[in-house]
Amino acid sequence: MRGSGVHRRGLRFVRRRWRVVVRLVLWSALETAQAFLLGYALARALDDGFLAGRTDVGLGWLGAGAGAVLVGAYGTGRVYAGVAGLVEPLRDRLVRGVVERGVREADGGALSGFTQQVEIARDTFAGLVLVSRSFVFTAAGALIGLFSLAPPLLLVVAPPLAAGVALFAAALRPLARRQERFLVADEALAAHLDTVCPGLRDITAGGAEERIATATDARVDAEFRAARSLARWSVLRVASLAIGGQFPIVLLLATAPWLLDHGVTPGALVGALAYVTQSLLPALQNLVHGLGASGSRLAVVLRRLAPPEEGGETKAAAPEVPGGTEKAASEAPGDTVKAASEELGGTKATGPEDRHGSKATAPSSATPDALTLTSLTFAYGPTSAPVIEDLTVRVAQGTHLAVVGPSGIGKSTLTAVVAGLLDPRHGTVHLCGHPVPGDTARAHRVLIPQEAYVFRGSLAENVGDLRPKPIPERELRAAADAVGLTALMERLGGPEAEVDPGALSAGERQLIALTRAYLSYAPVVLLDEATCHLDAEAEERAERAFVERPGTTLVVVAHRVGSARRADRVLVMDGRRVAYGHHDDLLERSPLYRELVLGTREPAGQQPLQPALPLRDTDGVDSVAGAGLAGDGRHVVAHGPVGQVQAPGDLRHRRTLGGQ
Ligand SMILES: Nc1ncnc2c1ncn2[C@@H]1O[C@H](COP(=O)(O)OP(=O)(O)OP(=O)(O)O)[C@@H](O)[C@H]1O
Repeated sequence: MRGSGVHRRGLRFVRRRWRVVVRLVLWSALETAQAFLLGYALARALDDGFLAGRTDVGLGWLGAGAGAVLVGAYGTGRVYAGVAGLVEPLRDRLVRGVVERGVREADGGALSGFTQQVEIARDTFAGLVLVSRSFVFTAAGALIGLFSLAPPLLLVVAPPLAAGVALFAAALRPLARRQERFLVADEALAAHLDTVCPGLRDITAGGAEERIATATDARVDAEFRAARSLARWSVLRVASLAIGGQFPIVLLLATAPWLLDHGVTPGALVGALAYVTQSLLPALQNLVHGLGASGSRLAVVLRRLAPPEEGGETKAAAPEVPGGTEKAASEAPGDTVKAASEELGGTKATGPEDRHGSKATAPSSATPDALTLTSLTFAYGPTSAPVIEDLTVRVAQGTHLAVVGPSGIGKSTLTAVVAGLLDPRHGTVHLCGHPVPGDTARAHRVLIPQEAYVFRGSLAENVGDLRPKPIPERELRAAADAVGLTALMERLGGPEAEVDPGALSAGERQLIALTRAYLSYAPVVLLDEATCHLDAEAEERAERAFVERPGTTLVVVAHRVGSARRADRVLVMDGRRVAYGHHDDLLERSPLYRELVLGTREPAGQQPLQPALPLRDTDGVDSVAGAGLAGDGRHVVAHGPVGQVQAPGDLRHRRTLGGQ
């Protein structure tokens, strides 16, 4: 449908310029004369001149052939001028359309991209006009020449030539479709890599490697399949060239005795070979390569540039991405930037501007929980042991939750699953009642990883990165005050100061990322050791800012004991077991938590602890965290106190690894 729209417009365009077309035809006729004389003069030079012992006549015919080349070259020069008369109006027309569209959509980036495509369209169109015109007129000259030399020559050359051209014509459409698919897949991959490559560090920091790798794989696969399919069909192009251009040479040589017996002179035979090798073969070669590659490129570009016609679309076909799920579709080229930016640390939610103005009301039964994990099991590979197994938990809105546990136990994994960056093997995750993964859930959370994402640009741009519009200065300064960014902001020269990420300390970068999260509209804030480079006081201030931020549920992968002590609830991850409750409550009933906080683990008789990262207390004294199996193999059932968050049994860990 879209293709026929472009064709219709193309025909209209050419019809309106019929005078230019007639001029082109007239100048191209000189090329026909040149093609005709090339073989004819050679044949006459041999038959009437050199073979008849009349060298002067032979030289005379050769001179005539050379003269024809000069005349033909002049004609070709005029043809180029004529082609400009056809191509430049096309370019002007496309540029007009593109500028109107750019102004209408106020999109400078799109405008420069489209202008570049206009230049491609113009060059490709010029090339197409030249090669297809050249083939028609050269073939006409050569065929007339063959007929005038001796009609049997036409019998030998014309059928394979016609068969080759017919094969090419039949393959043209499928070939163009495959070429187009390949181009689109190639561009999709390039656009994807263009977004992903500059953000590799942040992808790693955000724990999104697997997701990005899967998306990249899909695009590489799509391009590979498109290239393979194109290569298969390209064989037909080569075959048409062999049949139409090279086979006639073999036929002329093989049938030479028969031709000579049927009145064809040696000169005519040489002339026929000259027609085929010097005119027909090169013209066919140009046509096959020119139309095959440039034709489909032109079709793609014109389709993108053309304004919609009768509600028709103007976008090129989307590349095939394996496993065409909804998710894959949302990761199509146009979505790449958005998806990547969200994976790198947050969400551009589009909530009401005055979101911070309304204090959250106490949760009621009608208010969905901020976070609900139901029988959640996650493993990194299909055969790997689960990192999280059968975890069920509900966290009410407005809760400050600290997640603690030894290094490598799965805290970051849990936040990544909650953020929708990793897909669970079993079970479900809901954020504010919305299923994860999903666009709505994504709009409800912001995840700040340990390695803060800061880019070159103004401080205001950096902290406002998750907001759809620039942030009023008063609001920005208030956020900076709350999180503890003010001193850095003043030192840098205010909100409009340029930020050089390399010149900032890791802690300073974290302050910027934290302020960005604070200013986002996301009600659920996930801090995965996002304050680890701050001192205890700065960490406390930043956490307090989120706790006091209206309507916020804060989930902190705790780096220090103080962080857990301040939280409403603590989730202790301990491999096969989890514990959940208040700090004081857990000190009594969770040996691991006691060890994490106090450095002692009771009762005796447990298996040796595995080494783990220190969990520092607020006073800077390190206590060693460890993970081990309880000697009795019991699993912990959390008894969260009633209130905002939990009732007994809200958090359950029903099965244990290894069936204990
Ligand atoms: N991309 C991955 N592929 C395979 N295994 C992974 C991957 N990322 C993490 N793991 C493994 O999953 C387990 C949990 O890792 P995770 O990073 O979630 O732990 P953590 O508790 O956050 O650790 P830390 O406190 O050191 O950051 C570890 O055994 C880790 O080796």
